[in-house]
Amino acid sequence: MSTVQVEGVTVRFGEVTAVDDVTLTAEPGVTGLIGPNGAGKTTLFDVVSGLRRPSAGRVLLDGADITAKSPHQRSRAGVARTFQRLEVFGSLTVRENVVVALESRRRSPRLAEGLLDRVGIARFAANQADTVPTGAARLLELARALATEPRVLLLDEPSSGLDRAETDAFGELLRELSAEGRAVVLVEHDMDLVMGYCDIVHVLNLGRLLVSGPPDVVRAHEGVREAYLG
Ligand SMILES: Nc1ncnc2c1ncn2[C@@H]1O[C@H](COP(=O)(O)OP(=O)(O)OP(=O)(O)O)[C@@H](O)[C@H]1O
Repeated sequence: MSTVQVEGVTVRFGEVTAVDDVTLTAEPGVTGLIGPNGAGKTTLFDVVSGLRRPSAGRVLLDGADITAKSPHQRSRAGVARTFQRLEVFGSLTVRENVVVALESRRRSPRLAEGLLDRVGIARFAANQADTVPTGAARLLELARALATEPRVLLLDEPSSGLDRAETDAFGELLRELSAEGRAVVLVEHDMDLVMGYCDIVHVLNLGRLLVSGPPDVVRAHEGVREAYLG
């Protein structure tokens, strides 16, 4: 069972405060991180995955301070991430992409089929990765992340490119993955996915945490509507 805590994190880019004194926790389960464009969601993911040092504050994994750890060390500790912009190896097949991730952890290439099956893209296994539909490429990123046996999964807009039925299947998969004790954190614009499948939702606006709570509490929050409607 894994927990990520962000404590008093601030990130400044010159005059811009992208993340402003944010404290939140992602426990085993599905956690949504939402907010209008520019709210600071991706920057916060960068801080948790180690791509960006915060100007202030700390990140804890199961109570241990990992703020000074590199992205590589965090990945070894069980923090996996997918990106808004796809990062698969386009010239390799879908299966080979997963094999590379497995081999980076000295795991058997034979595990690739099971992972592709789990995320629902086994039929694309032999296809070159840059020829598959965007939705399948996103699921491939998830399979690659799962190949590293993560305890924490940070997913940046994973549902874009998926149709409604695929998005629902994806939501069910997120539930399964979290039921195995993982903290799954989702930056997502698809409100049906967020409200339908997250246990807890954190709303950021202009770098600040506006509200945290179960989907029905967040949906009813006056400030959330204002932030979204401008
Ligand atoms: N490398 C950077 N240099 C300067 N400003 C940045 C940088 N990265 C992000 N910002 C600024 O920080 C703020 C937060 O950006 P961020 O990308 O984290 O928001 P977001 O919530 O992920 O938005 P979106 O939903 O559009 O992806 C924005 O004002 C953005 O312009």
